[in-house]
Amino acid sequence: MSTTTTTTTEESAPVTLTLAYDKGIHEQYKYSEYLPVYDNQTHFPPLQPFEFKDKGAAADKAKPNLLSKDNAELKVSNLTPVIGTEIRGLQLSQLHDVQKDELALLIAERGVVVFRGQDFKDIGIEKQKAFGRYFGPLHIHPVGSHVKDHLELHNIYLGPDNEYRARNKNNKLTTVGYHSDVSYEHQTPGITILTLLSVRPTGGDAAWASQTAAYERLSQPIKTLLEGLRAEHSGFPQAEGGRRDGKFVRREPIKSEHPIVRVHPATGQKALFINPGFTKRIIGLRDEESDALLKLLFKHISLGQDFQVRVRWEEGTVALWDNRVTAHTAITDYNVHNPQEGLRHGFRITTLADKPVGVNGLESTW
Ligand SMILES: O=C(O)CCC(=O)C(=O)O
Ligand SMILES: [Fe+2]
Repeated sequence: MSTTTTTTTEESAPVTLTLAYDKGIHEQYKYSEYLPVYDNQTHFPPLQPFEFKDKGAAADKAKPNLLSKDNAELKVSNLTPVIGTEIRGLQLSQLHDVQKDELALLIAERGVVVFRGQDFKDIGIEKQKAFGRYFGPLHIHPVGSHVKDHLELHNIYLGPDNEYRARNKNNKLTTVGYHSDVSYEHQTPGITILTLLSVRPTGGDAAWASQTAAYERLSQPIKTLLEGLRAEHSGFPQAEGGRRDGKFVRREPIKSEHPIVRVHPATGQKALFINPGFTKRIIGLRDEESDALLKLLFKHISLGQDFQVRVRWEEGTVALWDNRVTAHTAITDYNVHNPQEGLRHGFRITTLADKPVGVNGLESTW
């Protein structure tokens, strides 16, 4: 069931919102103000270029402020040798700027950093947005549901009343779909912050793959070939899928041609920057060549358990990852038709970063 309501924002006339959930199911829910709605009216112009300075670029590699020896509560553990760090005993909400800079570098180095026991979900929407904005301008998703009056908070929710995302995968053998968030943008996301407000007793983990390690494993001839190439990333299928499902597309889809090997501005590390979610073809190759090479690389990324990490959500978990050096996937191994088993709901804040730069300064085009 969906109902509609109206709201007034400072700049605009009342807009129609479609509630994407059944009020009856979630009436008692503590985070009901975060439940998904669709603004069916506000249309955004294309994103404009902006100067980006990576917060991690000037940070101290030893991270003496973030990982201070004076913090007796602090527990830092590597989830795998290659990717993923878990931190307990430190509140994201309390970090000062120098600590945030070191965190940006840590996320770039480790791909994903998982903070446990966080009060972040309870600090209020304005502070949550301000935290994200420290790292870069906040992305507004062109299609997805969001939090009422806050389009920058992309909703993470698959329920009986918001099934269109799950339905896209209905005819697939698996729900696993590695991607880098909205990689079709001209200046693609850097850090994404995913906060779950309600977690299930089991099910709904997420996984990340290190694109730095995925690149590193390739043979030198393939590395050299890929370093000279760009690939097309497209937002069109996502927008068309949304329209097909009756969703409002709030910004017209675009494509970008990004270097296949991307150099991270803070670490200088090379990473594969293609993903099965949004990358469509390799520029300059024949169709069969492009298909074969992308198939090889997508298989490599998706099957490389030895450079992946799977994270179980706990009450109070916040995960932060760098989309420039990782691909990630939700793992929808639960029955989205039965919220009685437990609600999985949260929000994503996505910060935009640099226009990708490849090896020898290879630039993105569009
Ligand atoms: O729900 C999840 O675990 C991840 C969903 C996702 O891909 C995202 O938030 O970017
Ligand atoms: Fe994602």
